[in-house]
Formats: sequence, C-alpha cells, structure tokens
Amino acid sequence: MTRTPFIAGNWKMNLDHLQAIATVQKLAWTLKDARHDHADVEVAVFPPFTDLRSVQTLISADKLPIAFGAQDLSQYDSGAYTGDVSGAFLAALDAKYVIVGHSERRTMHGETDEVVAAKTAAAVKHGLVPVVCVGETGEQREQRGAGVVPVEQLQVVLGAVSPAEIVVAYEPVWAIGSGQAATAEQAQEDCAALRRGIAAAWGDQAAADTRVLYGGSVKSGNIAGFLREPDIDGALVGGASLDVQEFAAIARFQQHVGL
Ligand SMILES: O=C[C@H](O)COP(=O)(O)O
Repeated sequence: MTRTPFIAGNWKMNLDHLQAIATVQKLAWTLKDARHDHADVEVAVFPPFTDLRSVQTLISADKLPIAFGAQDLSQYDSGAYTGDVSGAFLAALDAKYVIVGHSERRTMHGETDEVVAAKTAAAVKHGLVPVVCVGETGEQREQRGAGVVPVEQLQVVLGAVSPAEIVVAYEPVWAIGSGQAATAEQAQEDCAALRRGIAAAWGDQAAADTRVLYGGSVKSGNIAGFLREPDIDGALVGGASLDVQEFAAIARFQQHVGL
C-alpha cells in the first residue's frame, strides 16, 4: 500500500464556528484554484469542538475534498466526565480523525502515555483514525539519543492497542510554535526510528502502511525538505494552518519538491 501524503491543520484553540466556516470555504476555493489534486494529498483540519458541527455540515453539503477531525477525545464512551467528549459523539459527526497525546495536552493536562494509549484505543473502537503525537525535548534528545523518548511513548500505545489504522506525528517539543523547526535530517532520523518501532510492535506491513508525520514550525518554505525524506509522509501544522494561503501552499508541497 502506498502512503498518501497527509497535510493536517491543527487549529488548536483558535477560530470560532463562524470563522471556521469562512476558513474552510476559503481553503476549499484556494486548493481548487491551484488545481490541488486531492487524490495525491489528503488535507484535513482539526478545529475546536464547538466548530465541528458547522465544519461537518459545510464539507458534506458542498462535498469538499477536505477531511476533519477533533483535537482530543475522552478515553470513556459516556458518563460523568464533565467537559469531556466521547469518540462516539465524534463518530456521529462523521469526523474521520482525532488527535491524541499532543504535547500541549501531555504537559498542560497531565496526560500520561497510559492515558494516551486509552484514548487511542477509544478512537479505534469508535472507527476514528487516531493521530498519535509523540516527541521529545531537546534535552532528552541530547541525553538519550534521537528517537528514544518518542519511540518509548509510542511503544506504550502500540502495546495497548490492537493493530489498526493510525497516523503517528513526531513533534519535537522545542520546535512547536517556536519558529525553529527540526532539520529534515533530524526529523527523518526520529520518524525512521518510529517506523522501526511500529515494525517491532505491529509487524513490517503495519510499519509500511502507517503514515508518520512531522510537526513543529512547518511552513510553505520548509515543507518540501521534510517530504523529500523517505519516512516522513506529511505534516501536522499548527500556526501556519490558520493562514489559508500558507496552509494551501503547504498542501501543494509537490510543486516545491517537483514530484
Ligand atoms: O499540532 C501542531 C503542532 O503542535 C505544531 O505547531 P506549530 O506548527 O505552530 O509549530
């Protein structure tokens, strides 16, 4: 199976539902104007929970070639979990993807590898494709070696979940929102280590099929370098996904790579 390149826009806590409608409409037009061939690249947006119904309605009514997902989900199906959102609710909205284990949730909400594993299992159970985020600090990379901490984080998830379609996003903590992206070589080193980790846990076929993304200060100016690497299948884009022209330019990375 060939891995379709995946350009994912994580809006984080930005854009309300009215701004979401305008942004997705503009994104669809921009991609269309640029003759973006959606068979070659999959483009997805990850808006805040309150935007999802509006985004779903727009995408389905206009049959837009854009996928969408949520930024988090509960590990539980339903019950007394104030403020949480079940994977069942996201599936009922036709969300295709859900981000789990983003470093902002790990650090600001104390999510452990075990919680991330439980959330990944919940996503799979409800038919969502989890985008499992892993990453190390600069200090961890220096002290323990490239890929060691992210692979350990991923192993907990892969050990707790039966093989299924997942996307893995390698996001070095120092590169998130800092304007200082990893180099393509650094990112490739870690993404290759993650793919070897998938092979060890789930077998060679799963490793060959699973898309591994890089995230951290991705822009239209550096995307091509990442996508030239053999183990990087796309990008999880934060800040730059809020600018439609810039995000569309990232989605058209093939024009920069000359593929
Ligand atoms: O989920 C996206 C990442 O945290 C990257 O964010 P950034 O592109 O703003 O650095």
